[in-house]
Amino acid sequence: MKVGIVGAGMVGSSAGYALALTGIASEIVLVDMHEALARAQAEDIAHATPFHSATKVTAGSYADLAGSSVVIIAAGVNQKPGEDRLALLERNAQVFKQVVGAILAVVPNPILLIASNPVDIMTDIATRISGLSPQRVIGSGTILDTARFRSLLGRHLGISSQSVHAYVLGEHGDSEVLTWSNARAGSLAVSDFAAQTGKPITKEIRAEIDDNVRNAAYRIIEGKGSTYYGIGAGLARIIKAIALDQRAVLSVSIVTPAVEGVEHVALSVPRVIGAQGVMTDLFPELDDAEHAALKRSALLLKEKASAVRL
Ligand SMILES: NC(=O)C1=CN([C@@H]2O[C@H](COP(=O)(O)OP(=O)(O)OC[C@H]3O[C@@H](n4cnc5c(N)ncnc54)[C@H](O)[C@@H]3O)[C@@H](O)[C@H]2O)C=CC1
Ligand SMILES: CC(=O)C(=O)O
Repeated sequence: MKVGIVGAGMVGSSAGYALALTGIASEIVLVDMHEALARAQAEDIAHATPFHSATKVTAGSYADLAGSSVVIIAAGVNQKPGEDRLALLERNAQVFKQVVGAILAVVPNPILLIASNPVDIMTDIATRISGLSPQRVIGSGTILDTARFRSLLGRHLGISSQSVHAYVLGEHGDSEVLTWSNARAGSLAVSDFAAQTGKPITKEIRAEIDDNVRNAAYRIIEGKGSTYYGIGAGLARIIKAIALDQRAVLSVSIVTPAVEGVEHVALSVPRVIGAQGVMTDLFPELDDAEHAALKRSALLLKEKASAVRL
């Protein structure tokens, strides 16, 4: 499978690096308005492949995206310390007006994988501009927040994060919803697992995990300017599900017919992902507080997305 990446900054290059190490893509092409940056990133990533894979990694122009099955869009501005994701909307909407059309001119029916923030609204915008079916315009959404949640729960419980099944829903952003009520460790509810293993999830632990998930990006940006390894691995994971037609359940964002009564809104719920993109949307059982929080998140995103004129 050939994969294009538009935006060869920290997120785009990290996705390229993570993907190149898996060996799943036969070819990766990096495109950026700063051509020298794209060339340098491609060369650097290519030097990692002899250790792990046969993926060909190059830089090019939009024309070189021809034949890509998936194109990641990680172009645009990122957050400065203290800035929230929604503050990027106007600037990145302008970027998408150029980039989405330029991709489609060469690759008429790609799966677009959106990373630029605010990712849910950028997914809505990319869906509207491209005219592609929503199942083929996938925002990374809360795949990263879900990974953060699982990582912290696994650490608290003393088990592998891969044995934790817990999802963050809604916005990839401040209104996101950690769904504690259906979180499981192995086949047990996390509260039962915690009680049996003597690692209770007290109110304080729960608040600490919530804060660490919700505010992870702010802390990392404060410390090193931007976040990229986590999302790079998350984007590679989504591409693996597509390339291998895995029908994997991942929390990603697409324009969804209705969520908590809010129509045509892009946000994350768990979804089945295979070769053609999103196959099925899943709506987990939630408690009343989670339903209400998801509705608030959906309303916020709908309002912000509706205000963007294209
Ligand atoms: N979805 C998620 O979970 C995450 C999303 N992000 C978002 O990803 C985006 C990229 O972040 P970084 O890579 O850290 O930023 P960066 O500044 O390192 O890279 C952005 C790249 O986009 C390029 N670019 C800008 N306008 C362009 C255009 N019109 N055409 C082609 N290339 C263009 C720039 O030249 C730059 O190389 C940001 O919006 C950031 O907020 C970051 C981390 C996680
Ligand atoms: C920057 C960002 O969206 C994140 O790390 O969650």
